[in-house]
Amino acid sequence: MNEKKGAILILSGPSGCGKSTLLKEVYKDIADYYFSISTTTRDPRVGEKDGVDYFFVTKEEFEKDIENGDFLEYAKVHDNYYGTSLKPIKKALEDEKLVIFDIDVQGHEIVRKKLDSIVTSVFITTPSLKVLESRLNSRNTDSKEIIEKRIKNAKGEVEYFQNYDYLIINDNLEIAAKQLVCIANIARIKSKLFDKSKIISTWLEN
Ligand SMILES: Nc1ncnc2c1ncn2[C@@H]1O[C@H](COP(=O)(O)OP(=O)(O)OP(=O)(O)O)[C@@H](O)[C@H]1O
Ligand SMILES: Nc1nc2c(ncn2[C@@H]2O[C@H](COP(=O)(O)O)[C@@H](O)[C@H]2O)c(=O)[nH]1
Repeated sequence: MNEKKGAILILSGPSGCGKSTLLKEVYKDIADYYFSISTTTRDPRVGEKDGVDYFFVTKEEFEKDIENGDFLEYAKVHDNYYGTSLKPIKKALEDEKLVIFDIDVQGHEIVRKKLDSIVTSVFITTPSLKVLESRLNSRNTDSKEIIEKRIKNAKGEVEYFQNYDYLIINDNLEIAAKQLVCIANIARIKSKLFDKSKIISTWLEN
């Protein structure tokens, strides 16, 4: 993959910390991005759409994709497979997009190793484990057993925050969203992904 084009922004954090909520909040303030839609073997939640939230596949289909070398990265998370298909990411990077990933700590390590020079990463968490628990419960999308598993896994996942470039404590959504927009801008600047002539002409005109 050509490392010179495009930029990557990776968001990770325990289930229920608010990654999807934050992303929905900031899309309007981020230019020219491409959100990486992952493939997963987990069952869709109520309201989730195939090809929008995830590509939902069977375990057999996922394992075939692994064999074919279709993934940039993949991992087993909370007992299901999740992976990022290589092809759309390659295209988005060639188109000089800011490619946004919502992936777990294992995926972050793999992408970091493969594409370090264009990666900016942010770990997102809640102010406490209790808040995480309460968000997972009030989201009302998962069974008691699944929530328990995710809380158990969260305790291990938070240990990885030091491997990330930035940390956002998602307490007040508005403040956390502003922090994420700043980090997205930094990701662009780091990879020189901005339209220099447009920035200068806007500056001159205003
Ligand atoms: N700052 C916040 N204050 C209060 N509630 C929040 C905040 N951010 C997110 N939430 C709520 O917390 C719940 C979990 O958020 P969300 O689904 O975005 O988490 P996630 O990190 O994407 O989880 P997963 O990894 O399981 O997909 C949702 O019900 C959401 O509305
Ligand atoms: N390594 C990867 N992790 C991924 C990918 N897509 C999502 N995820 C992570 O999985 C968990 C659980 O997600 P959920 O939607 O079931 O709640 C979460 O931490 C995501 O960040 C991927 O392609 N690769």
